[in-house]
Amino acid sequence: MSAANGGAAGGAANPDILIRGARLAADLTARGQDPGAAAAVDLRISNGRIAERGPAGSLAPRTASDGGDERVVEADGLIALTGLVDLHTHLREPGFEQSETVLTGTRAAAAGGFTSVFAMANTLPVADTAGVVEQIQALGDAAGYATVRPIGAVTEDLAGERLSEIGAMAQSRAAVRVFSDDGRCVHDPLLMRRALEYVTTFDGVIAQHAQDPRLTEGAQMNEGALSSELGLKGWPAVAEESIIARDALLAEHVGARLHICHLSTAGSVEVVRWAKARGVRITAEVTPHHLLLTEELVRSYDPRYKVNPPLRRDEDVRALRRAVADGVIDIVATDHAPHPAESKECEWDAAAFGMVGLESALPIVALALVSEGHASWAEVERLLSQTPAEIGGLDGHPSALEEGQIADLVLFDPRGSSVFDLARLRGRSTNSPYLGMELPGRVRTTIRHGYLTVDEAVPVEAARAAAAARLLERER
Ligand SMILES: NC(=O)N[C@@H](CC(=O)O)C(=O)O
Ligand SMILES: [Zn+2]
Ligand SMILES: [Zn+2]
Repeated sequence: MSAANGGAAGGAANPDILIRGARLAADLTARGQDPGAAAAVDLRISNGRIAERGPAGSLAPRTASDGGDERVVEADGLIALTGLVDLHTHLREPGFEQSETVLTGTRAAAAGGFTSVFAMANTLPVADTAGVVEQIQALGDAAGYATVRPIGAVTEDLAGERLSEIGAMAQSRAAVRVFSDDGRCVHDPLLMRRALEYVTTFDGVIAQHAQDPRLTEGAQMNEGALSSELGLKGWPAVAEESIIARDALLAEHVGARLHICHLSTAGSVEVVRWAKARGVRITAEVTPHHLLLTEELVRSYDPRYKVNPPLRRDEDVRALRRAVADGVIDIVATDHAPHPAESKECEWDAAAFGMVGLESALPIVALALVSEGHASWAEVERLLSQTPAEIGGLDGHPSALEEGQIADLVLFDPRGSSVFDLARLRGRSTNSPYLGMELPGRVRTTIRHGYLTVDEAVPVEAARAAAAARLLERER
């Protein structure tokens, strides 16, 4: 009996997993390439790590008579990516548990193929102290569906007046590395400068929600011909672009790392391109919805399409896709923003801003980027897993699906399409803009730290995820 299976016989360890015949995203480096072009591989997972990797058919399943307790996952036709990492998730707990909890939000994350999420700070109380960020992290550990890394608020209570206890959050057990007032812009340039200076001392990063508040007072949708036609107050592109330009210059001045949340305009792409050419330490994210949907949807006055920043013009969508393709945009992040029915099933003006996005992220990326030839699967792995992990300082994230690495991975089936329906949503809120749409592909299996969180496209029961996580913790 091997050491890896020693506990299995007694039923005390997580079973080993044998994945047979998957294609590695990392091997699919050409855009427009058929996934079948890569050689298929077998992966054996044991004790939270990838124990063996070999050509398809080379790893034999272990039977009970070998002392094995091994789960076989047939992955022919599936693409294996390192577990997805969302740098921008709203988990809503503490304070807004009617919208989402850490447990339901991470279950939605697992359903989408995510193994780690960074939880935004706009909770109640706000995640602006060591106590709150440690609480959020502990809730994530207890749920077991994903690694939860709290994001700390930049300013106390997101009020934009005084810096929060950034140092204490960085030194806490939650080891916060990303700070953001997301939902609000850090508008005061002096506070922004101080925050940027502060995080350089521990290689942290400020994630800015770039929205000039004065230019967007009362705004309801993108500013342009359509907002005039619909009689809704417009949200000009310059409100986003001017803040990005200012903060790029501030980051350059103090030598700090700056990350821009949810870029949404063609002009923002040009500002980031210019900043990168100057050598500014700037990274940028785009959401799946800004890569696919346009302001035309607002004609329906359906609040599912109300989001911050607003859906923009077709030209913007095309510029954002090109910016992903040419590397100006570094990552895709969901900005999963759950809201209860009463905040969404109402008139446009009264509705909350935000869309859920964890469960749909990979199908939308397949549609907007892969099938349009803007990204290879290897690039998708960088956009949704490797680069967000680097930006957020995520320890232990596998750099590749290789022997010895932590087994955080997702198996995605790129074949076929299906109607995205309510059953696909695994969080507490249903404010998805994709309900009823035919979307390509499907997440089949998600494995976190060597145990299944999603099996046959269905998240495992919460109690099972929690028990698997606890077992692994004990083994270590
Ligand atoms: N994106 C949204 O429309 N809403 C987010 C806030 C934010 O990301 O700015 C929320 O917290 O609901
Ligand atoms: Zn935001
Ligand atoms: Zn957000």
